[in-house]
Amino acid sequence: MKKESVGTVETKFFNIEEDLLLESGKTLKNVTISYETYGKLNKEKNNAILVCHALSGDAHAAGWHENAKKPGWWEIMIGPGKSLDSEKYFIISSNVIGGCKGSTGPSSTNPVTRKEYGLDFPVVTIKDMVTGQKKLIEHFGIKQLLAVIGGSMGGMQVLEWMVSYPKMVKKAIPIASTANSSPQQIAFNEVGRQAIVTDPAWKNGNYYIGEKPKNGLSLARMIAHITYLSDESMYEKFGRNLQDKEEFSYDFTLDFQVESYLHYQGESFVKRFDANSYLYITKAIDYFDLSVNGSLIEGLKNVESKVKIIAIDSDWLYPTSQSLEILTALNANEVDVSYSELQSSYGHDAFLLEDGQLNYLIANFLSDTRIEDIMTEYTCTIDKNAKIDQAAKLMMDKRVTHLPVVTEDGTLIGILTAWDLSKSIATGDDDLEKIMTKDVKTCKSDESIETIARRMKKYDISCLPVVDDDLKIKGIITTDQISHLLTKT
Ligand SMILES: CC(=O)SCCNC(=O)CCNC(=O)[C@H](O)C(C)(C)COP(=O)(O)OP(=O)(O)OC[C@H]1O[C@@H](n2cnc3c(N)ncnc32)[C@H](O)[C@@H]1OP(=O)(O)O
Ligand SMILES: N[C@@H](CCO)C(=O)O
Repeated sequence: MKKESVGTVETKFFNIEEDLLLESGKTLKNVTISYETYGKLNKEKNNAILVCHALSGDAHAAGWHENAKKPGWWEIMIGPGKSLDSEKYFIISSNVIGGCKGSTGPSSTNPVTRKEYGLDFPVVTIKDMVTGQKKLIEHFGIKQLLAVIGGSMGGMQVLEWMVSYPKMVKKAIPIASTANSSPQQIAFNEVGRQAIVTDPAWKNGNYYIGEKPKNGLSLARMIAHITYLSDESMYEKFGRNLQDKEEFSYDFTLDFQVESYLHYQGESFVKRFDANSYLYITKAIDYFDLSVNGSLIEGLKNVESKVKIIAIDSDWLYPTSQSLEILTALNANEVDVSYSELQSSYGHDAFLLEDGQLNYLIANFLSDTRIEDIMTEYTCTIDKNAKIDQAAKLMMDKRVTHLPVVTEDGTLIGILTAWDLSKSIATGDDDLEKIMTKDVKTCKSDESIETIARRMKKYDISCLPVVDDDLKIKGIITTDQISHLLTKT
């Protein structure tokens, strides 16, 4: 299918009426959340997907703003024919509280002083960001999100959603993230914050009139940007090549391409980001820790979502080990979880670049149909004491070729097929319990189509009763239903 863009989009604004109680115990008044949506919310309101952005992201995840030179930061993932298909889903992307791209943050106007908050803005956490997002989701009247997805700090928001609002998240996709920031991650963020607060132009956060701490913010970005790349990708991009010169200048101007690149990234970052927001957002990242009494198993015990964890093999900022720790804890809680690793040389920022692998993984996870989605719920069964002619009549009336055989309390004990009926006529045997198949192959409603198709092929059967843990019939699935699904998609 052709992959397209959602086209021209505009950022909208949602004002939270009530005061927001923050994790710190402080409250935030007049909170605004900037957001964008792509696609249409269906009438059941069950096709909504929330996209959560990383450190320097914003609500503009896809499409084009008027006269923009670049599309939204996740244009590779969102749009018709892409995994976050705006023709199937209603995709919502918002700017986090504490940010500087339309949602309330330190550069917003403090309603009390009518000046920018600066450091009067209360420290916010990932949980506070998610609390604000929940108000936006409720504003749309959405009771359960089909999925919540995000990379890096966005992945932290996904995990926070899973823990804080387990019934509101059907599927969760944390990418290149962690359940708690490591000392190394905190260390890098502190160096970045020190670059800002030691910039004389920072003026304790009161710089909104006059010169801004652009040198400090640029340096913070340069340091952080190195962690978003990999040694391999930097060799590929720059090697030891010089920038616009044939030999070393033997001074402290820029010699190497990599130096020039980092300065460029720092300078372009300053044009789009606020230094105080950088302090608040990196602080929220550092504070993030879902473990309870040091146990992540305990911290993730209420998760009800179906989870796809994605990590990046070359990511040394959020190494695969942190994703595997989440996988282990979710498995220990018997959560329906799977794990995939992007093979990429890009490093951490691969979640912004590896469109082929990401679209494949996410499209399959979102469209992954379960038995409960296609099984026939009403199933006619036959009592084990019934006569053969009753079974034959029921099959004719209901136009079925398989009859689960049950006891008085509805427990499955066998299955009677049209073939069994032919055998009973040939042998003259009319005892149902004798001619039925006793070793019944069954399945559960939350199993995947692929698993069931393999089971049916293995045993060469065309129908499986769907049962619960007590062998009570929940429905029935046939090869016809599966082949119809495959031809339909
Ligand atoms: C998910 C989130 O919330 S993140 C949200 C948004 N965040 C960002 O966009 C992060 C900032 N951007 C980036 O990290 C990167 O641009 C990515 C990951 C988005 C894209 O990576 P790439 O396509 O590989 O771009 P790359 O990192 O190489 O940067 C290319 C830029 O560097 C410039 N550049 C490359 N080499 C040099 C050099 N030697 N000297 C100066 N500039 C250079 C290019 O001209 C290009 O400029 P442009 O961005 O104005 O077009
Ligand atoms: N480079 C991205 C990801 C950081 O985790 C950003 O700036 O937000």
